[in-house]
Amino acid sequence: MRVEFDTIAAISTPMGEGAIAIVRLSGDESFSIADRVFRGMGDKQLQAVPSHTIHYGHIVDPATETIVEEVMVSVMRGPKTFTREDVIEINCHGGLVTVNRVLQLVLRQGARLAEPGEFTKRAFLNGRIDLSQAEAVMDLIRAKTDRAMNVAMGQMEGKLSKLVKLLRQEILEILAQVEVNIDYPEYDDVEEMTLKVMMEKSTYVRGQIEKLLETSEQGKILREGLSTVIVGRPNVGKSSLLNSLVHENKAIVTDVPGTTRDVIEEYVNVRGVPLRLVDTAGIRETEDIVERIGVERSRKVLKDADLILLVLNHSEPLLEEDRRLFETVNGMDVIVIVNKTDLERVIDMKEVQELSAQHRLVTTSLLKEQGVDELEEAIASLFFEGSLEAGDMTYVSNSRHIALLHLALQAIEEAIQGAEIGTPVDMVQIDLRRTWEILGEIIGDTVQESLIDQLFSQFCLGK
Ligand SMILES: Nc1nc2c(c(=O)[nH]1)N(C=O)[C@@H](CNc1ccc(C(=O)N[C@@H](CCC(=O)O)C(=O)O)cc1)CN2
Ligand SMILES: Nc1nc2c(ncn2[C@@H]2O[C@H](COP(=O)(O)OP(=O)(O)OP(=O)(O)O)[C@@H](O)[C@H]2O)c(=O)[nH]1
Ligand SMILES: [Mg+2]
Repeated sequence: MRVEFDTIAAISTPMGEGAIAIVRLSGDESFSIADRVFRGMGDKQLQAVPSHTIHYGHIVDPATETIVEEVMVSVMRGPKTFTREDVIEINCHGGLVTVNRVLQLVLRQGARLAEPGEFTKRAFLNGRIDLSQAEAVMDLIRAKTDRAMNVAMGQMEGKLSKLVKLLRQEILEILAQVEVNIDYPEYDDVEEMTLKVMMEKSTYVRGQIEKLLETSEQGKILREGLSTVIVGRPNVGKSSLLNSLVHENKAIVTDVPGTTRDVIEEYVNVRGVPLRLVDTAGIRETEDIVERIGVERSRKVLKDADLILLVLNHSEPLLEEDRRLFETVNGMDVIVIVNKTDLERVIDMKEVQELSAQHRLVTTSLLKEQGVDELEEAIASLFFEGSLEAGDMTYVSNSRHIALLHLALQAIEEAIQGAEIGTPVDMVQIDLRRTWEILGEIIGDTVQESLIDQLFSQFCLGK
């Protein structure tokens, strides 16, 4: 089924970037609107060309017939399109001014400016994708690394939806069994049978939801990047470390202590783990911060981090500053890096090992590019224990999905507890139905319209 909508238009490519910019139209009037502003070879009418073809020509202002832009126009007839509606894509030469003029022209011919996410919303409302797939489109745009992208892609292809549908099916089967029980209350073994089915299937559903939730921590990390802060005294090699992990020279490295003055932030992909890597100048000067800003502030910056890379200098003794850093990061996920192993050892490795009892410890010579592999390995294993390599799992990375899964878990647990203590099955049925409804919200089956509007408005314009 396809819902009737007006025709929308938007610039679907980044503003002011790129060599080609696309003005996209979707809706029943797309073709006729396009025909009013498009002048192709001969008298070519876009309404008459075969679907899924592209055509060279010009966009003109129909009032004056002046040429605005030289274009290629893709013509895609619904329902075999992204939105399931008739879609026109006008490929322009980029450049803000002309693209905007093309957009203004189609708006003047009757198209309405699309809201953020409205194309994808239509794909959803017209039944081409479900809600979690639509959200995955949004994640995909934001995906920072290949692996985050794979997770988003997996979701887009409906991995999560498939699993959620399966779980809902299981619940429906329990509910059906309950109905049998209600219809034939006089048979004792039906009651017994119902309880058995109920316990078995509910326990299975609970297990699956728990498993999904276990992946959510990784999912979030994949989406947002692991907030990673590099700390260490001046000149130990913090910026060198950032550069090694990024595999290019982003931060300035010199032998002058205090080189890094601004916070440098980089997204890097370490064996599939996306890091939002922060090379700070502020945290470095622990003593100064204690004096100037106070311990609290420096603690806060560190506390927000998911991972700390604490760098020490192999060729210098451990100083009070180093020890204080260990105290500050106590209880966090820390990898201790003893750098400059190419220089003669001065540092007391025994004390380092004692201080690092709770942490992973690697030695590097960033100058000689030694130890970086071990470090990357340590980062990856710390967060995935190699499990992401399995590849086939469904990761939940969307906070709305996570919240709903928590609610579903609660509901199914109540059902199981009820069954365990001998609550009448028609009472347990209520919790089961609730679980079914909550799971339905994930794929947009039982979701309210206001929520849908809010979700799609988070998209960028033109998507
Ligand atoms: N130029 C352009 N590139 C784009 C998009 C777009 O809208 N325009 N997309 C937008 O995000 C993405 C592609 N997503 C799409 C997904 C489905 C269909 C589509 O037509 N689906 C039909 C099957 C088509 C066929 O069988 O040939 C369908 O599901 O019925 C099109 C684009 C990324 N690249
Ligand atoms: N010998 C040796 N020198 C290194 C090594 N790693 C970094 N260096 C040098 O140490 C100096 C300081 O490196 P940076 O990466 O700028 O250190 P930093 O911790 O960012 O310094 P600040 O930003 O000043 O706090 C530079 O001259 C680097 O080339 C190493 O493994 N061995
Ligand atoms: Mg630096």
